[in-house]
Amino acid sequence: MEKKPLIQLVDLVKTYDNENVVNGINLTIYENEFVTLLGPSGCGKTTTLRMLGGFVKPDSGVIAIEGKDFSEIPAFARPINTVFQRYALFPHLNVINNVAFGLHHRPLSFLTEFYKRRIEKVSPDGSLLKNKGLLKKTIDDFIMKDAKEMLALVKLSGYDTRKIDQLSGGQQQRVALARALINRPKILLLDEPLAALDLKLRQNMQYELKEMQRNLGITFIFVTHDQEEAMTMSDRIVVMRNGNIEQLGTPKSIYNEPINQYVAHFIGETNIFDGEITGKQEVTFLNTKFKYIGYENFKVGSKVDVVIRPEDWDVVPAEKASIEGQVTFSLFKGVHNELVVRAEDHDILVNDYEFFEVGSKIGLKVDPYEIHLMGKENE
Ligand SMILES: Nc1ncnc2c1ncn2[C@@H]1O[C@H](COP(=O)(O)OP(=O)(O)OP(=O)(O)O)[C@@H](O)[C@H]1O
Repeated sequence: MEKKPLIQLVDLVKTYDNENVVNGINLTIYENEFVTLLGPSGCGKTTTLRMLGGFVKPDSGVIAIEGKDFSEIPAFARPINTVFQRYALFPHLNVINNVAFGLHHRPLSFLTEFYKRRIEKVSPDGSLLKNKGLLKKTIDDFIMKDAKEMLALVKLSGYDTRKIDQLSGGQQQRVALARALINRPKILLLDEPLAALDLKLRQNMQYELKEMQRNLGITFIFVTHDQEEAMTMSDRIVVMRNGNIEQLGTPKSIYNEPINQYVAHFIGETNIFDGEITGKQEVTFLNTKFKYIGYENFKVGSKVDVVIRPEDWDVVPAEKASIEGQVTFSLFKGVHNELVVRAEDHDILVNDYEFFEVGSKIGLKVDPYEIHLMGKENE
């Protein structure tokens, strides 16, 4: 199925105090995509999201949705809802009224259009439209029915009359989600919505959010500085740096083929060594020649950064090893063991299923496919 572009950001710029915090971003997001803006604090993720939501006005550039320019259109008139880190629920309202609040406060003309099809269904001859009192009551019933449905969707059925302060952080976050989803937005923006939750709950919510997004067919744009969160949920990740897009791709491509040290470090623990191309499909690092297989076209003599993920090292007997070293740190982590191996004056991070005592001498090997090279000029 061909992907349809939903959102286009074109040369988007935001300046604060003469500094471009968003520096001319170009980005296309497709229908039903889960896209994450990932980067350290201050890189411009939230500002980008706020411009998209209509809460911050760009200095220049275009925000188009389904091909229409929305740059000047106010937040409430965009087909977008936002879930913030601080959920901003109304403490004086119970759960169901929090969910229904947004729709309850829309004018009748808006709601008549919003529920057009359902009104036609209950009143095919249009008579309901002429009885304002009954129309209002019917729409109120629709809203409450939808609110209940949304609570079921976020697994809070039966919590209708609970007060907000009688809910856990995770439950409050679910109410915030339900409150956004009842508006049937095409696009849901989520600004670090899981940051306040503890690890276990956060991981559960990650799976649930992803599932919800898939089932509802809504485009989710998620902001986080947590790379693991980005990896778990996203169809594509936008790695940002100083107001620019540093790299854009699937979690797998960003993890396996980072374009430079910034991305490689940001996307999880890794080894980066200085290397030099010393032959056809041969790279030398750690004073050792390694075969590599890659599409990159580096000339012999080129200096490169060599990336090897800790899990891509194999611990092997000395006669099969490319390099030998001594374990200087060893941590049992349940599924695997984290080792630091000192070899050729470098510390090599290695993850292995087997446990080795500090002081053990071990051999290491790496599959030529697992060696990823980055040009130094990308820095
Ligand atoms: N209203 C504002 N006035 C002045 N500077 C601002 C304003 N909003 C954001 N900034 C600055 O713009 C830069 C980018 O901020 P932004 O919130 O987009 O970053 P971020 O990547 O989302 O970071 P975080 O994860 O900390 O929210 C920061 O240096 C911030 O201080």
